[in-house]
Amino acid sequence: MPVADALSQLLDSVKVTTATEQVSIVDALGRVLAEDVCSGVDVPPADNSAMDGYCLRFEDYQPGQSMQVSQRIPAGVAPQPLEPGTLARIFTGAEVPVNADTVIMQEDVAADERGVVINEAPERGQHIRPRGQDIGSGQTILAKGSRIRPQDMGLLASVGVGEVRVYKPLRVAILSTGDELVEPGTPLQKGQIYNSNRYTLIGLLRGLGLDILDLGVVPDDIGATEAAFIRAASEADVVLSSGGVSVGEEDHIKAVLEKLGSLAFWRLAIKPGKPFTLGRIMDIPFAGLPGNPAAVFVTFALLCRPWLLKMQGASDYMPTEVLVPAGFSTRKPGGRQEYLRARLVQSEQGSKVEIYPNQSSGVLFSASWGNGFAVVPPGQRVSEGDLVRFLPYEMILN
Ligand SMILES: Nc1nc2c(c(=O)[nH]1)N[C@H]1C(S)=C(S)[C@@H](COP(=O)(O)OP(=O)(O)OC[C@H]3O[C@@H](n4cnc5c(N)ncnc54)[C@H](O)[C@@H]3O)O[C@H]1N2
Ligand code: MOO
Repeated sequence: MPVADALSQLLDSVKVTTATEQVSIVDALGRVLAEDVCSGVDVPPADNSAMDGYCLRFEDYQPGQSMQVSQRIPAGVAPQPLEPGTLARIFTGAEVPVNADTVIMQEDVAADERGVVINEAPERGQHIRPRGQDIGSGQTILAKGSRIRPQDMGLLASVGVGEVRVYKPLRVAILSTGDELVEPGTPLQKGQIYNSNRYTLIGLLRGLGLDILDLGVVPDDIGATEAAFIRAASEADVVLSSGGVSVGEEDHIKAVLEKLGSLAFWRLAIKPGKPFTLGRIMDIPFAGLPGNPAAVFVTFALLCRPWLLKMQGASDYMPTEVLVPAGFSTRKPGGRQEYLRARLVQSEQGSKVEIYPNQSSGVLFSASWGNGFAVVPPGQRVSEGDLVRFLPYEMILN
């Protein structure tokens, strides 16, 4: 199955979460809005000065004529209406008084014995930030489904909103299958390797702001897999596993899935990650990621991330690629869409994409070395200088 078809099937299968909660904007980073947020105020709430200087009514300006300063308006003070024919001393952010419509920078005036002389002819309305120029009252500032970013936290605060309604984070169960796995911090016995997928998945899920139910390592045993699946599906909203989805006798995921739920698809034209498996355990959505560490990283980023974000209520979950000249060539076209671990580098001649020399799906270092994926569609070859699709990690790690 082509990657695009798998992705549509994954996304079509999604039932968006409904549970919501009210959180302070301080805790809203990365959360998905469960309703539109409208502003109840104008920002700024009144015309204010963009400069430190003097304000006046434009008609009162006479070249070379000295004007009296009738009031002083610092930011935070409610001004009096401006006396006709006079200036008011005003500071950046201070409210422009009634009758004034123009601000002069203090650099453009000189003091004399009677007051202040304007040396530069002003334009009507200059250096005034009009009421509502940023946001108007009633305007939707953030739509339902937005994932809140730092600037959105500031934007919410700017209209006086201190709390927002967001979806409760999905609880995602993760399990690592494999008798060979041991945890970092313990010495390795013969035949063992360290469990890395567990930590890659924890990091990826945290990046998306999801809750994790970490069920640790499940031995390559059908009974143990079944028990772990039952617990995962009873306690979580989604279940992810790594390993055990290939064709060996020790790969039990598919059999248990078919017993406890259903298999939607298995085997995609993606490299790495061919045996990626989608299904349901007791009606809970399940994705079985292949055991190879680079395949976990790629299939999570490309398939699980949009799937989980859509489930979480987010409206923008598809990453954007860029086209960049290749600084590498590939030998023969493949039958699967390939996600080469790559990095975008800047040189005198412009930017280009390099790839890590060993693209084996067991080489996790390739993912840490780089800063994105170079995407090569099935049946295509890349020659140095060709434009290739590049997917920066920034697009997929949160
Ligand atoms: N005869 C065939 N063999 C394989 C095929 C195939 O089509 N025919 N596909 C290969 C591909 S492609 C992949 S990908 C792997 C996927 O296999 P599994 O998902 O069943 O994964 P495992 O066999 O359990 O493990 C694969 C590999 O990854 C290591 N691993 C597993 N879990 C972890 C972990 N948590 N941390 C670190 N490393 C892990 C494991 O030791 C194996 O080396 O199947 C190919 N075989
Ligand atoms: O497709 Mo597998 O994921 O080569 O390693």
